[in-house]
Amino acid sequence: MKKILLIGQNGQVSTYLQGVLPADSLQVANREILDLSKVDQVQESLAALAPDLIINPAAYTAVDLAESETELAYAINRDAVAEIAQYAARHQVPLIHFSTDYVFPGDADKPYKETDVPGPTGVYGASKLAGEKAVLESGAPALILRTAWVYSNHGKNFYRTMLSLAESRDELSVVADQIGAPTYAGSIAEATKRLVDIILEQGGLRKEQSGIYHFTCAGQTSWCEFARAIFVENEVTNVTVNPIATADYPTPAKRPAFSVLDGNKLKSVFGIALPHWGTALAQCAAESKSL
Ligand SMILES: NC(=O)C1=CN([C@@H]2O[C@H](COP(=O)(O)OP(=O)(O)OC[C@H]3O[C@@H](n4cnc5c(N)ncnc54)[C@H](OP(=O)(O)O)[C@@H]3O)[C@@H](O)[C@H]2O)C=CC1
Ligand SMILES: Cc1cn([C@H]2C[C@H](O)[C@@H](COP(=O)(O)OP(=O)(O)O[C@H]3O[C@@H](C)C(=O)[C@@H](O)[C@H]3O)O2)c(=O)[nH]c1=O
Ligand SMILES: [Mg+2]
Repeated sequence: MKKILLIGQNGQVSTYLQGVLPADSLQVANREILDLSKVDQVQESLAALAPDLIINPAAYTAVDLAESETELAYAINRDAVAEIAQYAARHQVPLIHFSTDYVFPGDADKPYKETDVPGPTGVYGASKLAGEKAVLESGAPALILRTAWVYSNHGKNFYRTMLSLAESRDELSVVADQIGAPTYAGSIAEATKRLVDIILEQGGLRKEQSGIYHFTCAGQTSWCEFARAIFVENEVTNVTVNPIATADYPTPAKRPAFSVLDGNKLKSVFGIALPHWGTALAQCAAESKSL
């Protein structure tokens, strides 16, 4: 039986992965078992766990706070990732690592490909890009899955923020000039499970398969239109969503204006495509009714 190590217990992607991966081969490392802010202890913890496959959806994800907690963001998103990747390289253990659309500057007018040059607008994106670089430089057999705008019925995310604001407000203002692809954590988990199955069937990851993959739901929208769609799917009718410009919603971190990712590489190498964001949103809303 192959041991799959999943890093982080309560994160959105981790929660949904725990729902689809085989429980008998899964080891979930919470912060007590593996604290990524304690970078010098990562190797030792991994050696004790002795995994056959590592999945790392753990990260410092507070985009605005990262502008002031810069050191912690880099420790978790770059330095700890470098340690994990070096372990994976030394032991030739396949690594599935997650990254973000926020590695891109956002000045494109067509979906970004894996070969496009990144250029983050804030500390979070810069720290995640540094993590990607550490994985690539380690030489580990690794998939770096760049996802975006992740939401679900668990944890902290835009979907839940909108539904909770709707309980106390009849009007919301949401930016309409940032374009991306909302991605349901359940869709990420299903596609990741298929990659895990392929890796286990193959007995590892081939060198030519290693690298960066864009990994979001299909289609594109703005945060404003996404908010409206969330309310439609959840039959919330008491709220008006007003479109505003980014300049009218000041935040510590600058976000990319356009961060749609082209998913063709994932399709051509692995035959996998995530659903359209609207289809996935309906699944998420259906799930919340059954919770
Ligand atoms: N959320 C989003 O919108 C997006 C996320 N991504 C990327 O996708 C991946 C998954 O994101 P998501 O599931 O939303 O993340 P969440 O913010 O939901 O969860 C973060 C996870 O990281 C863990 N973590 C944070 N700090 C530490 C630490 N010091 N030691 C150990 N674990 C730690 C948390 O631990 P605990 O369980 O203890 O809370 C939690 O499991 C990340 O790599 C993220 O950068 C990419 C694009 C969009
Ligand atoms: C709550 C709220 C947000 N906004 C804006 C702020 C921001 O530009 C946009 C989204 O806000 P959030 O803070 O939820 O999103 P943000 O934290 O920027 O989400 C990002 O998280 C990281 C981890 C990623 O990797 C990215 O892909 C992306 O998902 O909506 C409004 O305009 N009105 C509102 O009422
Ligand atoms: Mg946020």
